Amino acid sequence: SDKSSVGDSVHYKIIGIDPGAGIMQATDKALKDYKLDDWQVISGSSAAMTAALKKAYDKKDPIIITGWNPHWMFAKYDLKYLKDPKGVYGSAEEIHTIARKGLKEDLPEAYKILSNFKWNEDDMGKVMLDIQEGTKPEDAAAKWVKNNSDKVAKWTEGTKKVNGKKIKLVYVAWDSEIASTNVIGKVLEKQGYKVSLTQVEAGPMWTAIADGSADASLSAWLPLTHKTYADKFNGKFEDIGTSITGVKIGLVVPKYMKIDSIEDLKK
Ligand SMILES: C[SH](C)CC(=O)O
Repeated sequence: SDKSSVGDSVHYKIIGIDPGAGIMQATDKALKDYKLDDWQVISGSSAAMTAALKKAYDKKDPIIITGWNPHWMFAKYDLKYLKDPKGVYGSAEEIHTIARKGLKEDLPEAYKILSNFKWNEDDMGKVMLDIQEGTKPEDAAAKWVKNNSDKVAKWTEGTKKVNGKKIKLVYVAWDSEIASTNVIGKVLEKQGYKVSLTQVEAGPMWTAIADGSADASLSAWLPLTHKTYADKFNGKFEDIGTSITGVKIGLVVPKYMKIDSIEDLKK
């Protein structure tokens, strides 16, 4: 049946993203737990993964990727998550804001704004889609901030302006975090901070917060996706807020593929 050929049809390869991402660790575990011995997950980057998706989708070729919500690809393509009966990818996850120890004392206004930051999949989707269609991240962020001054006012409520204090945010180049980090960067700039946004891999992101070389990050996926990092740096960072809930990671395929579960990948 065509199910047995699904491995052949994608050369037993799952197209992943940066090697340090939690979804890559989860996929390594999935290959073991579902006994997908002949399969491998190809690491690269989020951008390379979406380029491979476009190439396959335009030709209606089979492809299996590591996917997550929120992501613009679900607005652009007809995609579905493969069922995960063993629960390797967890259920609803949240994106947390983490800060270095001492941020509250050093930059109290920024600390308050960062811990107040909260938005939803629709908000983030608008920024991600603008960026995907070619707008520079900082311009897409500025546009969203301008169009959503009511939401921004809730985040900055009760905070005073600052004059030129420096703040360093680290993030990982996942479309969701490019959007959130640029939006918060704009908000902090309007507050008077001199903001630097530094793009790093997931491991160095957690390390920078733990060693205090960066001030905060909006890229912490918890409780499961980044559990290994949160455990490794337990006590060395502060979890100061949840910016979005009900997010999700898993294996994603175009709906034109007949498979529905990770179990279907077995020979
Ligand atoms: C790819 S998700 C945005 C986060 C992660 O898997 O580490």
